[in-house]
Amino acid sequence: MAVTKRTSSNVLLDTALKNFYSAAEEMGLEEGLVEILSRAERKLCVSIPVTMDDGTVKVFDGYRVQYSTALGPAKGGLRFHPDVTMEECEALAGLMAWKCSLAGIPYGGGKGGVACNPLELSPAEKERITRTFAARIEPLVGAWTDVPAPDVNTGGQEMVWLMDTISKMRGRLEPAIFTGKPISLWGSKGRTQATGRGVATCVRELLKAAGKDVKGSSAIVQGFGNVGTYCALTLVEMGAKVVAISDITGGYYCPDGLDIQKAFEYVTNHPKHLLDGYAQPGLQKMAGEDILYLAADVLCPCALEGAINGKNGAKIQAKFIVEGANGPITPEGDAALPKDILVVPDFLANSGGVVGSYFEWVQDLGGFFWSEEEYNQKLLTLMADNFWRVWNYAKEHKVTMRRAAFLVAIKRVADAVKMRGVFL
Ligand SMILES: NC(=O)C1=CN([C@@H]2O[C@H](COP(=O)(O)OP(=O)(O)OC[C@H]3O[C@@H](n4cnc5c(N)ncnc54)[C@H](OP(=O)(O)O)[C@@H]3O)[C@@H](O)[C@H]2O)C=CC1
Ligand SMILES: O=C(O)CCC(=O)C(=O)O
Repeated sequence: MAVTKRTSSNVLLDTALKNFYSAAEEMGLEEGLVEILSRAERKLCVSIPVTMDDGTVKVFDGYRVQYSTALGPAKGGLRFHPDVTMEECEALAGLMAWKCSLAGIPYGGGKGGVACNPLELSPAEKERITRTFAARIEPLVGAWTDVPAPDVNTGGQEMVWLMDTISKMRGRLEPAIFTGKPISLWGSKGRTQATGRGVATCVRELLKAAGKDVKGSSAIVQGFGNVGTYCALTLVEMGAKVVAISDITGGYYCPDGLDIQKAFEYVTNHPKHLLDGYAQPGLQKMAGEDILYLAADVLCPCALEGAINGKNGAKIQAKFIVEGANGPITPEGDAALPKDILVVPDFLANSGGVVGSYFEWVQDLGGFFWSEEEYNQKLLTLMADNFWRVWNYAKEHKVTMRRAAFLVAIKRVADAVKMRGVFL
């Protein structure tokens, strides 16, 4: 009996399914396992009624998807964005399952979010949305069941509101349910920077693998939020020149290298954390998308999914792409890229975030906290080791790094399902 393949009108979910089925076919995965692993274990849709500052009531849609818990508690971020849908959460939750598996950490995959536009919300409205969302997903979350974290437009403050709401509902402090918390409230030194540092580590190792040095190389970083800023700052620390950055306000290009520390301070102090109005000598302002087509050694798309697609893939000039965002290249984009471009896939390149979250969870469960040096040393060693594991597998099996990462990741989850038995 042949597997009936699922498809979706949501591009991200359809891509995730296609990637999964094609890797599963190549590795000869049993049909039953293909059926199990092509579906999320649990999907929760909630409505979030909120009194806005003007006294009106608005109802927002929220989601949490647990794609797999075969290897451990579901793990993955919560996104606040107008485009959040159940399908997007399912795709990203699946990606988390493969990411955690590939990283070798004891987690399954989850993802969630609220369809809202944070740029249009006051802090008080954001707090009410977050707390009501927490109350509505309360039956799912727990240190040993499902551990959410920050994603697009969420960070330490949202994690504290979530933790506080669940703790009050349960009548005890529950710090290990959410990661990405501030250091003062059971967070970990290093977690905020972890994803970007991990992306930059992959850039360094990739250049090494190609016989080049990160020192003196040039990079483009799309997206100047959590992942993009710390990726750019770390690349500069490593001696690279970041020639272009962008956010929703546009692209900022300086062929001699941007002052990333200055740009970082600028967005930190900007009321909406935007680059809008940023200036430095030699800076050229351009459309945000246009920075993708500049010449540089490495391009790090660290914004949102689908940035590189069938329409613009052929225009990329960088020699290497390291995917900081989740799903920044569509399959059509992959096919349109000039043939000699090497790509480090998202669920390897940005796994520093969830590995960093794992370290925070371990510290919360133990109630004993590490120094930043210890955290970074463990994180960056693991990132470099994982990079080389996938690089070597890809060379040995003559496949792309994306395919290699899928093959390794799916096998670990499939083995866990087989050993635990299918009737979980
Ligand atoms: N945070 C984490 O630990 C992890 C995040 N990721 C992934 O990384 C990506 C970024 O997440 P994160 O940094 O946390 O999110 P943030 O919300 O902190 O930042 C997103 C950034 O992307 C920018 N952006 C959005 N749309 C565009 C666009 N069209 N062109 C250029 N820039 C754009 C935003 O601009 P603006 O600020 O102007 O809106 C912002 O600078 C997402 O795909 C996320 O899933 C993956 C692993 C872990
Ligand atoms: O830190 C985490 O738990 C997950 C981060 C995340 O959502 C991601 O890696 O995409």
